[in-house]
Amino acid sequence: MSNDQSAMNELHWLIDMVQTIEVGLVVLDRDYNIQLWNGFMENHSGVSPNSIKGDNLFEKFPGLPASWLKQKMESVFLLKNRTFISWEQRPYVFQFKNYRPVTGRADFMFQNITLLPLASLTGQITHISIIVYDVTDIAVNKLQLKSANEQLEQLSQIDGLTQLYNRRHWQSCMEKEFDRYSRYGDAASLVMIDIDNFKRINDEYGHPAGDKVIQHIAYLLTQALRETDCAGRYGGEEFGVVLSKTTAEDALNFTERLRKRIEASEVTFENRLIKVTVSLGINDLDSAIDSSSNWLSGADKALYVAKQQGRNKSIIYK
Ligand SMILES: Nc1nc2c(ncn2[C@@H]2O[C@H](COP(=O)(O)OP(=O)(O)OP(=O)(O)O)[C@@H](O)[C@H]2O)c(=O)[nH]1
Repeated sequence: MSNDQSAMNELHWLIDMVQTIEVGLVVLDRDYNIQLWNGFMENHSGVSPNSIKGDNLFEKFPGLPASWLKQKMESVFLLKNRTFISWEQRPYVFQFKNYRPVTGRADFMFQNITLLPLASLTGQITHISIIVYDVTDIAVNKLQLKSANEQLEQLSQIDGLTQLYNRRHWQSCMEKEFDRYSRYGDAASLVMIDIDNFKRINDEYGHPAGDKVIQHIAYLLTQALRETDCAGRYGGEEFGVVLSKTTAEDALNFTERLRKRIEASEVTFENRLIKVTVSLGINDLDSAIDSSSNWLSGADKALYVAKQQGRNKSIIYK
Protein backbone atom coordinates (compact mmCIF):
# COMPACT_ATOMS: atom_id res chain seq x y z
CA MET A 1 0.00 0.00 0.00
CA SER A 2 1.37 3.44 -0.92
CA ASN A 3 1.90 6.13 1.67
CA ASP A 4 -0.91 8.13 0.13
CA GLN A 5 -3.31 5.22 0.33
CA SER A 6 -2.34 4.55 3.92
CA ALA A 7 -2.89 8.22 4.84
CA MET A 8 -6.26 8.15 3.08
CA ASN A 9 -7.26 5.06 5.06
CA GLU A 10 -6.27 6.69 8.35
CA LEU A 11 -8.25 9.77 7.50
CA HIS A 12 -11.24 7.66 6.60
CA TRP A 13 -11.05 5.76 9.89
CA LEU A 14 -10.68 8.97 11.86
CA ILE A 15 -13.75 10.47 10.21
CA ASP A 16 -15.70 7.29 11.00
CA MET A 17 -14.63 7.45 14.64
CA VAL A 18 -15.44 11.14 14.94
CA GLN A 19 -18.92 10.41 13.62
CA THR A 20 -19.67 7.47 15.92
CA ILE A 21 -17.80 8.28 19.15
CA GLU A 22 -20.02 8.75 22.26
CA VAL A 23 -18.69 12.26 22.74
CA GLY A 24 -20.01 15.45 21.15
CA LEU A 25 -17.63 17.15 18.70
CA VAL A 26 -18.24 20.54 17.17
CA VAL A 27 -15.85 22.76 15.21
CA LEU A 28 -16.57 26.48 14.83
CA ASP A 29 -14.79 29.13 12.83
CA ARG A 30 -13.82 32.56 14.17
CA ASP A 31 -17.41 33.83 13.71
CA TYR A 32 -18.96 30.82 15.51
CA ASN A 33 -20.16 29.25 12.26
CA ILE A 34 -20.46 25.47 12.46
CA GLN A 35 -17.87 23.54 10.43
CA LEU A 36 -18.23 20.10 12.02
CA TRP A 37 -21.14 18.52 13.89
CA ASN A 38 -20.68 14.84 14.68
CA GLY A 39 -23.13 11.94 15.14
CA PHE A 40 -23.42 12.41 18.92
CA MET A 41 -24.52 16.04 18.41
CA GLU A 42 -26.95 14.97 15.69
CA ASN A 43 -28.47 12.19 17.84
CA HIS A 44 -29.05 14.43 20.83
CA SER A 45 -30.09 17.65 19.10
CA GLY A 46 -32.04 16.09 16.23
CA VAL A 47 -30.18 18.41 13.83
CA SER A 48 -28.17 16.76 11.03
CA PRO A 49 -24.65 17.93 10.04
CA ASN A 50 -25.76 18.72 6.48
CA SER A 51 -28.59 20.98 7.58
CA ILE A 52 -26.41 22.95 9.98
CA LYS A 53 -23.02 23.31 8.25
CA GLY A 54 -22.00 26.96 7.94
CA ASP A 55 -24.78 28.20 10.23
CA ASN A 56 -24.04 30.39 13.21
CA LEU A 57 -24.13 28.33 16.40
CA PHE A 58 -25.87 30.99 18.50
CA GLU A 59 -28.52 31.75 15.87
CA LYS A 60 -29.25 28.05 15.44
CA PHE A 61 -29.41 27.44 19.23
CA PRO A 62 -30.82 30.58 20.87
CA GLY A 63 -31.07 28.71 24.20
CA LEU A 64 -27.27 28.65 24.60
CA PRO A 65 -25.73 30.97 27.22
CA ALA A 66 -24.31 33.11 24.40
CA SER A 67 -22.47 35.93 26.16
CA TRP A 68 -20.97 33.62 28.80
CA LEU A 69 -19.87 31.05 26.22
CA LYS A 70 -18.51 33.65 23.80
CA GLN A 71 -16.41 35.11 26.61
CA LYS A 72 -14.92 31.65 27.28
CA MET A 73 -14.29 31.07 23.57
CA GLU A 74 -12.67 34.46 23.06
CA SER A 75 -10.18 33.70 25.79
CA VAL A 76 -9.38 30.36 24.09
CA PHE A 77 -8.73 32.20 20.77
CA LEU A 78 -6.67 34.85 22.54
CA LEU A 79 -4.61 32.74 24.93
CA LYS A 80 -4.40 29.68 22.65
CA ASN A 81 -5.17 27.52 25.67
CA ARG A 82 -7.86 24.93 26.21
CA THR A 83 -10.61 25.62 28.75
CA PHE A 84 -12.60 23.17 30.79
CA ILE A 85 -16.22 23.69 31.93
CA SER A 86 -17.41 21.31 34.64
CA TRP A 87 -21.05 20.30 35.22
CA GLU A 88 -20.60 21.54 38.78
CA GLN A 89 -19.95 25.01 37.42
CA ARG A 90 -22.81 24.81 34.93
CA PRO A 91 -24.89 21.57 34.68
CA TYR A 92 -25.05 21.74 30.88
CA VAL A 93 -24.28 23.97 27.90
CA PHE A 94 -26.35 22.17 25.25
CA GLN A 95 -29.83 21.44 26.55
CA PHE A 96 -30.09 17.74 25.66
CA LYS A 97 -32.60 15.33 27.18
CA ASN A 98 -31.28 12.49 29.34
CA TYR A 99 -32.17 9.04 28.03
CA ARG A 100 -29.94 6.91 30.23
CA PRO A 101 -31.86 4.07 31.92
CA VAL A 102 -29.92 4.11 35.24
CA THR A 103 -30.08 7.84 35.79
CA GLY A 104 -33.47 8.24 34.09
CA ARG A 105 -34.59 10.56 36.86
CA ALA A 106 -32.36 13.37 35.59
CA ASP A 107 -34.35 15.50 33.13
CA PHE A 108 -31.34 16.64 31.15
CA MET A 109 -27.85 15.49 30.24
CA PHE A 110 -25.15 16.78 32.61
CA GLN A 111 -22.08 17.79 30.58
CA ASN A 112 -18.42 18.45 30.99
CA ILE A 113 -17.14 20.60 28.15
CA THR A 114 -13.67 21.21 26.77
CA LEU A 115 -13.01 24.17 24.47
CA LEU A 116 -9.97 23.41 22.36
CA PRO A 117 -8.10 25.92 20.12
CA LEU A 118 -7.46 24.55 16.60
CA ALA A 119 -4.45 25.89 14.70
CA SER A 120 -4.12 26.23 10.93
CA LEU A 121 -0.94 25.08 9.13
CA THR A 122 0.52 28.56 9.70
CA GLY A 123 0.03 28.20 13.45
CA GLN A 124 -2.82 30.69 13.73
CA ILE A 125 -5.87 29.81 15.84
CA THR A 126 -8.60 29.96 13.22
CA HIS A 127 -11.09 27.52 14.71
CA ILE A 128 -12.28 26.22 18.02
CA SER A 129 -13.52 22.76 18.95
CA ILE A 130 -16.25 22.10 21.52
CA ILE A 131 -15.99 18.64 23.07
CA VAL A 132 -19.09 17.55 24.98
CA TYR A 133 -18.90 14.67 27.50
CA ASP A 134 -22.10 13.15 28.88
CA VAL A 135 -21.41 12.91 32.64
CA THR A 136 -25.02 12.36 33.77
CA ASP A 137 -24.19 9.11 35.64
CA ILE A 138 -21.37 10.70 37.63
CA ALA A 139 -23.33 13.87 38.34
CA VAL A 140 -26.50 12.11 39.46
CA ASN A 141 -24.54 9.74 41.74
CA LYS A 142 -22.66 12.63 43.27
CA LEU A 143 -25.84 14.67 43.80
CA GLN A 144 -27.60 11.66 45.37
CA LEU A 145 -24.66 11.09 47.70
CA LYS A 146 -24.65 14.76 48.67
CA SER A 147 -28.36 14.71 49.45
CA ALA A 148 -28.02 11.45 51.46
CA ASN A 149 -25.17 13.00 53.45
CA GLU A 150 -27.24 16.09 54.16
CA GLN A 151 -30.10 13.88 55.37
CA LEU A 152 -27.72 11.88 57.57
CA GLU A 153 -26.27 15.08 58.99
CA GLN A 154 -29.77 16.30 59.76
CA LEU A 155 -30.77 12.95 61.31
CA SER A 156 -27.68 12.87 63.50
CA GLN A 157 -28.79 16.16 65.08
CA ILE A 158 -32.41 15.27 65.77
CA ASP A 159 -34.04 13.31 68.58
CA GLY A 160 -36.34 10.71 67.04
CA LEU A 161 -39.14 10.90 69.63
CA THR A 162 -39.55 14.68 69.84
CA GLN A 163 -37.93 16.03 66.65
CA LEU A 164 -36.07 18.50 68.87
CA TYR A 165 -32.26 18.61 68.69
CA ASN A 166 -30.60 15.70 70.43
CA ARG A 167 -28.38 16.25 73.45
CA ARG A 168 -25.10 16.39 71.53
CA HIS A 169 -26.26 18.97 69.02
CA TRP A 170 -28.07 21.02 71.66
CA GLN A 171 -24.90 21.14 73.74
CA SER A 172 -22.97 22.43 70.75
CA CYS A 173 -25.63 25.21 70.36
CA MET A 174 -25.13 26.07 74.00
CA GLU A 175 -21.35 26.15 73.65
CA LYS A 176 -21.60 28.42 70.59
CA GLU A 177 -23.88 30.79 72.52
CA PHE A 178 -21.41 30.83 75.41
CA ASP A 179 -18.57 31.68 72.98
CA ARG A 180 -20.67 34.53 71.55
CA TYR A 181 -21.11 35.87 75.06
CA SER A 182 -17.37 35.58 75.80
CA ARG A 183 -16.54 37.46 72.61
CA TYR A 184 -19.31 40.05 72.29
CA GLY A 185 -21.00 40.08 75.72
CA ASP A 186 -24.42 39.24 74.21
CA ALA A 187 -27.10 38.44 76.80
CA ALA A 188 -28.39 34.85 76.81
CA SER A 189 -30.35 32.60 79.15
CA LEU A 190 -30.35 28.88 79.62
CA VAL A 191 -33.53 27.07 80.67
CA MET A 192 -33.67 23.48 81.89
CA ILE A 193 -37.15 21.90 81.92
CA ASP A 194 -38.12 18.67 83.69
CA ILE A 195 -41.52 16.96 83.65
CA ASP A 196 -42.94 16.63 87.19
CA ASN A 197 -43.53 13.20 88.69
CA PHE A 198 -42.96 11.60 85.35
CA LYS A 199 -42.23 8.22 86.88
CA ARG A 200 -45.79 8.23 88.22
CA ILE A 201 -47.18 8.93 84.70
CA ASN A 202 -45.22 5.95 83.35
CA ASP A 203 -46.34 3.75 86.25
CA GLU A 204 -50.00 4.76 86.03
CA TYR A 205 -50.57 4.99 82.26
CA GLY A 206 -47.69 2.94 80.85
CA HIS A 207 -44.50 3.79 78.97
CA PRO A 208 -46.16 4.56 75.59
CA ALA A 209 -48.37 7.12 77.36
CA GLY A 210 -45.20 8.58 78.93
CA ASP A 211 -43.70 8.88 75.44
CA LYS A 212 -46.78 10.71 74.24
CA VAL A 213 -46.49 13.15 77.16
CA ILE A 214 -42.84 13.82 76.23
CA GLN A 215 -43.92 14.51 72.61
CA HIS A 216 -46.70 16.80 73.82
CA ILE A 217 -44.33 18.90 75.96
CA ALA A 218 -41.85 19.07 73.07
CA TYR A 219 -44.63 20.29 70.77
CA LEU A 220 -45.75 23.05 73.18
CA LEU A 221 -42.11 24.03 73.67
CA THR A 222 -41.57 24.31 69.91
CA GLN A 223 -44.68 26.50 69.64
CA ALA A 224 -43.27 28.89 72.24
CA LEU A 225 -39.83 29.33 70.64
CA ARG A 226 -38.42 32.08 68.47
CA GLU A 227 -36.36 31.18 65.41
CA THR A 228 -33.09 32.08 67.13
CA ASP A 229 -33.77 29.88 70.20
CA CYS A 230 -32.30 26.40 70.34
CA ALA A 231 -34.23 23.62 72.10
CA GLY A 232 -33.12 20.05 72.66
CA ARG A 233 -34.05 16.89 74.52
CA TYR A 234 -31.36 16.72 77.16
CA GLY A 235 -32.34 13.39 78.70
CA GLY A 236 -35.41 11.15 79.13
CA GLU A 237 -37.94 13.75 80.32
CA GLU A 238 -35.62 16.72 80.53
CA PHE A 239 -35.30 19.50 77.95
CA GLY A 240 -32.84 22.37 77.51
CA VAL A 241 -33.42 25.70 75.78
CA VAL A 242 -30.88 28.37 74.87
CA LEU A 243 -32.60 31.75 74.59
CA SER A 244 -30.27 34.12 72.78
CA LYS A 245 -30.32 37.88 73.52
CA THR A 246 -32.56 37.21 76.53
CA THR A 247 -32.08 38.38 80.13
CA ALA A 248 -33.18 36.24 83.11
CA GLU A 249 -36.32 38.40 83.57
CA ASP A 250 -37.33 37.93 79.93
CA ALA A 251 -36.55 34.23 80.22
CA LEU A 252 -38.87 34.08 83.23
CA ASN A 253 -41.68 35.56 81.10
CA PHE A 254 -41.02 32.83 78.56
CA THR A 255 -40.92 30.00 81.11
CA GLU A 256 -44.05 31.18 82.95
CA ARG A 257 -45.98 31.41 79.70
CA LEU A 258 -44.84 27.89 78.76
CA ARG A 259 -45.44 26.49 82.26
CA LYS A 260 -49.03 27.81 82.35
CA ARG A 261 -49.73 26.56 78.84
CA ILE A 262 -48.54 23.07 79.79
CA GLU A 263 -50.54 23.15 83.05
CA ALA A 264 -53.70 24.12 81.16
CA SER A 265 -53.23 21.44 78.48
CA GLU A 266 -54.01 17.76 78.61
CA VAL A 267 -52.83 14.67 76.81
CA THR A 268 -55.30 12.02 75.64
CA PHE A 269 -54.06 8.45 75.65
CA GLU A 270 -56.44 5.55 74.96
CA ASN A 271 -59.43 7.69 75.98
CA ARG A 272 -57.80 8.72 79.25
CA LEU A 273 -56.86 12.31 80.04
CA ILE A 274 -53.41 12.93 81.47
CA LYS A 275 -52.58 16.21 83.20
CA VAL A 276 -48.95 17.19 83.46
CA THR A 277 -46.80 20.01 84.83
CA VAL A 278 -43.13 20.97 84.46
CA SER A 279 -40.48 22.63 86.61
CA LEU A 280 -38.01 25.06 85.06
CA GLY A 281 -34.60 26.42 86.06
CA ILE A 282 -33.17 29.59 84.49
CA ASN A 283 -29.59 30.83 84.43
CA ASP A 284 -28.53 33.94 82.51
CA LEU A 285 -24.94 34.63 81.55
CA ASP A 286 -22.80 36.96 83.60
CA SER A 287 -19.10 37.46 84.12
CA ALA A 288 -19.02 35.03 87.06
CA ILE A 289 -19.76 32.14 84.67
CA ASP A 290 -16.49 30.96 83.16
CA SER A 291 -17.62 27.92 81.18
CA SER A 292 -20.66 26.49 79.43
CA SER A 293 -20.76 23.63 81.95
CA ASN A 294 -21.00 26.17 84.82
CA TRP A 295 -23.82 27.86 82.95
CA LEU A 296 -25.63 24.53 82.68
CA SER A 297 -25.01 23.54 86.27
CA GLY A 298 -26.52 26.86 87.50
CA ALA A 299 -29.71 26.18 85.49
CA ASP A 300 -29.79 22.62 86.90
CA LYS A 301 -29.50 23.93 90.47
CA ALA A 302 -32.38 26.37 89.86
CA LEU A 303 -34.42 23.45 88.50
CA TYR A 304 -33.65 21.49 91.66
CA VAL A 305 -34.91 24.40 93.79
CA ALA A 306 -38.12 24.51 91.72
CA LYS A 307 -38.64 20.80 92.47
CA GLN A 308 -37.88 21.39 96.18
CA GLN A 309 -40.40 24.22 96.35
CA GLY A 310 -43.22 21.96 95.23
CA ARG A 311 -42.76 21.65 91.39
CA ASN A 312 -44.73 23.44 88.61
CA LYS A 313 -42.50 26.52 89.11
CA SER A 314 -39.85 28.61 87.30
CA ILE A 315 -36.83 29.62 89.35
CA ILE A 316 -33.95 31.92 88.40
CA TYR A 317 -30.52 30.81 89.65
CA LYS A 318 -29.06 33.17 92.24
N1 LIG B 1 -41.95 6.95 78.73
C1 LIG B 1 -40.68 7.32 78.88
N2 LIG B 1 -40.15 7.40 80.11
C2 LIG B 1 -38.87 7.78 80.23
C3 LIG B 1 -38.08 8.11 79.12
N3 LIG B 1 -36.85 8.46 79.57
C4 LIG B 1 -36.89 8.39 80.92
N4 LIG B 1 -38.10 7.99 81.34
C5 LIG B 1 -38.57 7.78 82.73
O1 LIG B 1 -38.70 9.03 83.36
C6 LIG B 1 -38.69 8.82 84.77
C7 LIG B 1 -37.98 9.96 85.45
O2 LIG B 1 -38.23 9.83 86.80
P1 LIG B 1 -37.45 10.59 87.91
O3 LIG B 1 -36.13 11.09 87.41
O4 LIG B 1 -37.43 9.71 89.15
O5 LIG B 1 -38.27 11.85 88.21
P2 LIG B 1 -39.82 12.17 88.23
O6 LIG B 1 -40.67 11.00 88.49
O7 LIG B 1 -40.11 12.93 86.96
O8 LIG B 1 -39.92 13.12 89.46
P3 LIG B 1 -39.44 14.61 89.57
O9 LIG B 1 -38.48 14.91 88.48
O10 LIG B 1 -38.78 14.69 90.93
O11 LIG B 1 -40.66 15.46 89.48
C8 LIG B 1 -38.08 7.46 84.99
O12 LIG B 1 -39.08 6.58 85.44
C9 LIG B 1 -37.61 7.03 83.60
O13 LIG B 1 -37.74 5.63 83.38
C10 LIG B 1 -38.67 7.98 77.83
O14 LIG B 1 -38.05 8.24 76.77
N5 LIG B 1 -39.97 7.60 77.75
